[in-house]
Amino acid sequence: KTHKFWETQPVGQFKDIGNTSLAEGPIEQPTPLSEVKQEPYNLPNLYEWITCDIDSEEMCMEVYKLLTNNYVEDDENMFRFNYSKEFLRWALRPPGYFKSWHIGVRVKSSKKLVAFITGVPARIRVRDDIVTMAEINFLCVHKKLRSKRLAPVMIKEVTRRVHLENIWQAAYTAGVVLPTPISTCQYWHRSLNPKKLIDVGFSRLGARMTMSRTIKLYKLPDSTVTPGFRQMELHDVPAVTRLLRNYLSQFAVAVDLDENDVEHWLLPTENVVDSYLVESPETHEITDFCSFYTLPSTVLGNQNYSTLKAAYSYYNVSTKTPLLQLMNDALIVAKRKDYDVFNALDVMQNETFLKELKFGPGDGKLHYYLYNYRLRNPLKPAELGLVLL
Ligand SMILES: CCCCCCCCCCCCCC(=O)CSCCNC(=O)CCNC(=O)[C@H](O)C(C)(C)COP(=O)(O)OP(=O)(O)OC[C@H]1O[C@@H](n2cnc3c(N)ncnc32)[C@H](O)[C@@H]1OP(=O)(O)O
Ligand SMILES: CCOC(=O)c1cnc2ccc(OC)cc2c1SCCC#N
Repeated sequence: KTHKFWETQPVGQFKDIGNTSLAEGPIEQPTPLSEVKQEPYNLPNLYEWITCDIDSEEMCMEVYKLLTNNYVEDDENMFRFNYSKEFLRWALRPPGYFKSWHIGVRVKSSKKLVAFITGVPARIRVRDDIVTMAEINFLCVHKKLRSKRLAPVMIKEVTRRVHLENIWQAAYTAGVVLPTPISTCQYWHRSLNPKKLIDVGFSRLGARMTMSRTIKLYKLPDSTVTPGFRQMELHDVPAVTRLLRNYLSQFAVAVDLDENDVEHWLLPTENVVDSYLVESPETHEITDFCSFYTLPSTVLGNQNYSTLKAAYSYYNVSTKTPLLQLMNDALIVAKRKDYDVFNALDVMQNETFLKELKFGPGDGKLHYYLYNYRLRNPLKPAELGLVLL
């Protein structure tokens, strides 16, 4: 497969795989800001750039509708991600964010939003190197404008705007294989509402299994089992930050979170992110942490259901409570909050609990990428301490 666009980009190239003479680290050096292209890239004549003010209810609604109808679907077109407006505001406005990195393309005549791409700043540690990067996400071209090479222009434009802020690296994930993944992870799914997952066609009744036997197999207790298990609150931010920074230091690539980041990304936000911790009843020390984010999906082509309520494992730390027990409490909470499925990647230490907690492997892969940063060898998923939304 040729990659006419990606072969022009400072990313690991397939032809370089195994070439251990190439140093790890930035591929290209920063250019002086005066040499960064000052004006936006050219779009085809009918279209114009728009910087999307996600604070504006109207603009946020337009972005929400574009993504709801044109964003990622699974290979069998069973589901399409349905990020909520409050989720988009959370995902796109972390500490230090740039409105200029929320980039839309609209039709000049109708003003219709037809494409979108975003970046948010994040400090990411790669081995011993802490690098401020752009996390790129929500790349979307309207279904009617596909295969017109619009994506490369969107990517060059977000790159240009990131360069203008003197940032030269990026991180992104995709279900498609591009030059060149730094790691390839697997999704795992824990059924919470097996009847619904069978009805929408995601799961099938096991051989020699009745529906009632299947419901019983996935049944969970009504209440959590860990003493001191409670929702995270604002005053927990310093302790959770310490816990997370220490835990994430073991991974080759990981997000570098300070207290401001923790407050934004991990303080519970209704219908967006849930986080729980274990406060020792004796010492009041915060010993463990677990979190998941809420990303519903539209169910495509099913008479009985239109939406799937999915929880996605986010960052989890166990220092006293066994991770297995901590995550089982997360499942119990998710079930109680009426989620249909709890999803997790095999990153960090997740593979230590997946099978035992009755997660099943998905058929989708998630490839992790760095832009303008070479790793000599791909990482195992267990070496990754980074979850992108
Ligand atoms: C220093 C800062 C740097 C910042 C930037 C860093 C890099 C950030 C990179 C972005 C990270 C995004 C992360 C993210 O958002 C999470 S991955 C989700 C991406 N979005 C979707 O899948 C939504 C549904 N699909 C679409 O909207 C379109 O199919 C898209 C827009 C995906 C492609 O539109 P299209 O109409 O189908 O295709 P053309 O316009 O004709 O263009 C074809 C070219 O695009 C390459 N392509 C296809 N899918 C890609 C993908 N997911 N990443 C990167 N490249 C992708 C493809 O390989 C080909 O290049 P090649 O010929 O070289 O192979
Ligand atoms: C029931 C298990 O599958 C999903 O939860 C799900 C939901 N919506 C999607 C929308 C687009 C999509 O495109 C890859 C996949 C899904 C998936 S499976 C991969 C995500 C996870 N875990």
